[in-house]
Amino acid sequence: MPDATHVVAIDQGTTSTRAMVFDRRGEVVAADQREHRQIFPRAGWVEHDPLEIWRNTRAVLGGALGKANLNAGHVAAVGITNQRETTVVWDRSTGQPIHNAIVWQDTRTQAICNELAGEEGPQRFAATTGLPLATYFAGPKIRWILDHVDGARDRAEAGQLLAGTVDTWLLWNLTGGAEDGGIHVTDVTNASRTLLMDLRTLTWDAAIAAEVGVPLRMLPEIRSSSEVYGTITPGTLAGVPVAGILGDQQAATFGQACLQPGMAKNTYGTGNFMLLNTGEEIVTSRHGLLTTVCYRLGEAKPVYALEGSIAVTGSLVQWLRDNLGIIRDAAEVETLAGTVEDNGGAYFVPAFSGLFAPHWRPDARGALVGLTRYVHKGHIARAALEATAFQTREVLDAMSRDVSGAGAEPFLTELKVDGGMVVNDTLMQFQADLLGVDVVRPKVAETTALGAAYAAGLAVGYWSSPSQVTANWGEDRRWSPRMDATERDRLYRQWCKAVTRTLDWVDADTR
Ligand SMILES: Nc1ncnc2c1ncn2[C@@H]1O[C@H](COP(=O)(O)OP(=O)(O)O)[C@@H](O)[C@H]1O
Ligand SMILES: O=P(O)(O)OC[C@H](O)CO
Repeated sequence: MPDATHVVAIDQGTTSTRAMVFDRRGEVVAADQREHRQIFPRAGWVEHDPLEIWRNTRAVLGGALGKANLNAGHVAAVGITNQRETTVVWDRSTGQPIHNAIVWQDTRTQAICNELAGEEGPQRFAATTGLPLATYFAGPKIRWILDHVDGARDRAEAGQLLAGTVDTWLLWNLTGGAEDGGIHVTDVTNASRTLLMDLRTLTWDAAIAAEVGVPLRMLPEIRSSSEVYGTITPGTLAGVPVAGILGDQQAATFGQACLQPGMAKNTYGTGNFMLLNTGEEIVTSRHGLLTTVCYRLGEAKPVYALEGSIAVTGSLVQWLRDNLGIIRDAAEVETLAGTVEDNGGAYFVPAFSGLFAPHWRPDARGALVGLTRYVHKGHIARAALEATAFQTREVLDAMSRDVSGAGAEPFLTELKVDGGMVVNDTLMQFQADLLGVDVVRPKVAETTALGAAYAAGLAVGYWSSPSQVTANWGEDRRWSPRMDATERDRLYRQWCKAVTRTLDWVDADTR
């Protein structure tokens, strides 16, 4: 496309869908965003409506293009980035999902995971997939849908049903869906979150898929993160190639220009996700981190990452707003936390989906501990913000031990951050204090969408080399540690004690 001046990214996140238009310098020209419903049918269950997500995707694409005053002819390529693990199963001939999407935070597959773990334990498939058997991942979610929707398993085995993560669902619809031969493809980063992919061969592992109970024929083809997958058929962007797909945390890693081994970023959204680029090496964690594919550009060798995934960070702020009503919007948590000097002795461990990295304890549930009559809502707001920083410290400690050995100091001299929570100055300062390293926010905070835009733009020659990603990265703000080491250690020690209070909560008959 000779006149193509821009690249568009679709960022389909846990709480909202965004479309962003980028120029060659990697700057945002226009954006549009829509939230979708969070559906909580029971304690521990979280669903999204895949059709609502598809409608919102079309709407924000039209919205962003309109705001930028561009049309399809101006767009060199579209990249997709998405909330990972969230699973959709749909009928290939009607395009209708047979169940709501089961979201990554959902814990309903615990019994399936326990059964699969058997006597070997949750690490049973870890050597192949890089992942522990946990409710977080997509494979057992597909199995649950096939077990619970009437006739689904037979239809899946007969080739009538398709499965995929959200990237796959959107790509299939963008490229024609049921009516026009939608393309059924995923990328290596999303596939590496299913518990079904072999990290070395980058193919589905037939034996594991059979054990988990997922027919191979319903799974998408696994491709690289940066190549032309197909062309958009309906709507505003008809004719434009979709040329990049990355799970959102991998996209943020790419957008933050963490392109060399040893570089890491931490994203603060619904949950928190720290990824460390380990290059071509598949590093196995001994301290509760995941091994995942970071990206693969076309035919190049895949790049891997170690990941510390935290289920609940920004969603705790939403919970204060929606479930307790002590703030009216997310930004107000900072104002409320600012009414107190410190946490007043209160620690909030938001184990709403059990605890993810580095604990992987599905039996944990949330706890607010250290309460006295002194504690008021200001302290609770403060404790909620601190919870994000404490959980990040746990993950960075695990990463430091994996990289440098036991008792290691943080292996990073600074941490690149992004995501919806990094506008919160109180949190960022406390984070730097608690880690003892600088925390750095880039000029383009929309690193997730940017990473997907780069993957797509590189595939079609809009950008010529990943070095342009590095050249475009610029620092916006830096927070340096101010707290003395004794206070840092005291706070963290109390936090670790608070975590122990959440464990062993769920029994077989807990509702
Ligand atoms: N000023 C703020 N302080 C703390 N948390 C915030 C603030 N603004 C937004 N958030 C939190 O950030 C999250 C949204 O971040 P975002 O990166 O858009 O999430 P996602 O990609 O997971 O949908 C929400 O959970 C919200 O509660
Ligand atoms: O949608 P986000 O930004 O909360 O990211 C969710 C993660 O991809 C879940 O693994």
